[in-house]
Amino acid sequence: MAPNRNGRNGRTKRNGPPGGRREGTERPAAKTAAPVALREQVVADIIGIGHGGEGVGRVNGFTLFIHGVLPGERVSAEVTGLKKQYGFARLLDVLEESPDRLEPPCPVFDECGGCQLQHLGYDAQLRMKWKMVVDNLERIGKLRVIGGRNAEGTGNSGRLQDEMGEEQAGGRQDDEETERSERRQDGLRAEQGGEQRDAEGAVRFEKGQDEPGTEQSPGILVHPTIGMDDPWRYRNKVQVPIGEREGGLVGGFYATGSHTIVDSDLCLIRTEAADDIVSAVKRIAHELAIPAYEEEKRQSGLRHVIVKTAFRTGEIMVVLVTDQTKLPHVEQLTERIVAAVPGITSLFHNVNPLPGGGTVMGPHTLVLWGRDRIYDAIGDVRFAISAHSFYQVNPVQTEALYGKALEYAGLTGSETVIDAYCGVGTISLFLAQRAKQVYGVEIVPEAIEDARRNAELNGITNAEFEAGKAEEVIPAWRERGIRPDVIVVDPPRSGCDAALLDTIVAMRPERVVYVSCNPSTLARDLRVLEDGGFRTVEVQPVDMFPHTVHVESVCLLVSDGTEG
Ligand SMILES: C[S@@+](CC[C@H](N)C(=O)[O-])C[C@H]1O[C@@H](n2cnc3c(N)ncnc32)[C@H](O)[C@@H]1O
Repeated sequence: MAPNRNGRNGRTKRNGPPGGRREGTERPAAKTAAPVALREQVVADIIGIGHGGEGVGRVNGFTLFIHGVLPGERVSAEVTGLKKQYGFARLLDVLEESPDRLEPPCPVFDECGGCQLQHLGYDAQLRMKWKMVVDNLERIGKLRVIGGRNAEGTGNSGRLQDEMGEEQAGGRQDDEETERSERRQDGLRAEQGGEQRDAEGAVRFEKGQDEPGTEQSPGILVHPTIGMDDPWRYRNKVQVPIGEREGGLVGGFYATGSHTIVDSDLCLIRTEAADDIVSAVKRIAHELAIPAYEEEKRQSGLRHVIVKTAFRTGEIMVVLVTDQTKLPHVEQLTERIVAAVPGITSLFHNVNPLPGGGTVMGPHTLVLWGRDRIYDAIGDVRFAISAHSFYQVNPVQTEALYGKALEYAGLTGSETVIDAYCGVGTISLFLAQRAKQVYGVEIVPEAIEDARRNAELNGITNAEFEAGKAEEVIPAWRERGIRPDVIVVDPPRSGCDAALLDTIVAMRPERVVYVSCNPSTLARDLRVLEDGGFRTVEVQPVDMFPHTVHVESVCLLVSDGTEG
């Protein structure tokens, strides 16, 4: 019997990958000098984890990417694809199991693309994320991490990277390119040596290294990843695609790398209320003969169910997304959903006529029942959340992240702060309580409207917001004579625009606080700022998305005191 993604024959069910995992995908053979052949069964030692959660295996020095395996394991696998310097294999059996391996609690973990790491113990996940951050700082940022490993052992990785990829780690990329580049770099991170923390998780200082901040060698302190006490049911927002199978409606995350819905009424990273709501909507829509949207069949209907829950106030918003303005049986549908969802505050209908799965929501939204927004709070700041508002998905960890950003900003009440990439003003408003003046810039005009409304809601008058590109608006502010003491950046995965980094260097604030959801672009940008006269002092990884491979970091840089 073929093992499942948990690596254990038959212990959890495998429904076969509809749209499937990469391990099962046949890949065309490339001209190769590989010491393995296509379809060969090999024994691989797993030395790391890639950004998609797949294991990085070694067979006679050759790298194979294998899903469902963990560092430290020895596995047998079948080679399914070969490139010049690396390949892909499908797990057959785990021969030597990692002590961190767990039975994933989710019944559809094996097929679902929502989580990648449920088979890895939570403490080990946090250590792995810490290591991802350290590896990137050292390898891409060429930064000296105290307690992290030095750059030896990366030579091999560098060679692999060159042969794997067109993009270099240091290159500037858009989000999609960043994803591709990360895929190619996976082997690199994983090849780097062992853990650098002691049993308590504290950063260990290696012989010959100095403690942080000493005159001889100020290195970067990378703190242990801040994890959750209870890393389940943490998402306050889910967008569940709806489909049709054998006459019934199905809903769940997509399978990895596909648009095949993995139907499930239980998802351990969303709230129990969201579980109940998605099940209720599927049932009620089916009873009313409302079909799911099926693009290939040109069938109109329900596309997505979105559930947003305000953890602090308990308010709940439900959005039904369809492709057409007319929602069949709208009155009965509304009545039944409102009756079935205890605590519901708002029910919306959103129309997204665009084909393809690129965007979930369309521009037009109608209130079917209740208020047009729900309210939540982060720290002392209240936020109004509309159907379209962006809002952080893990509110518990957001408090930890913003708390650290506030600490790194070192505000006393007299500072001018710029918040680049400010979204709906969450960080800006958090900081405004302790600063003289905050300026926020964000590319999405609707988010800026939300930011202004949120400032008003909280009676905050020392925060000003402008819609536009950070790399264009901030230089204009400079022209206007705005001199920030602190600049906070929280860019998308592709990192900061080069022109913005140049402006930061020229403006030379005392401190830069960099919030990042992508350690490789963080490391690239830190190198630019270091070369421009800033010193990276410390980095705090925060686990915003337990059981996935994502890691957020907040980082403090200080000016070295020279002119920009
Ligand atoms: C990671 S989010 C951060 C949002 C916000 N700081 C928060 O914590 O909620 C990145 C934000 O940058 C915005 N963005 C992307 N490119 C931008 C640019 N060139 N200039 C300004 N904002 C941009 C996105 O719309 C998004 O809101």
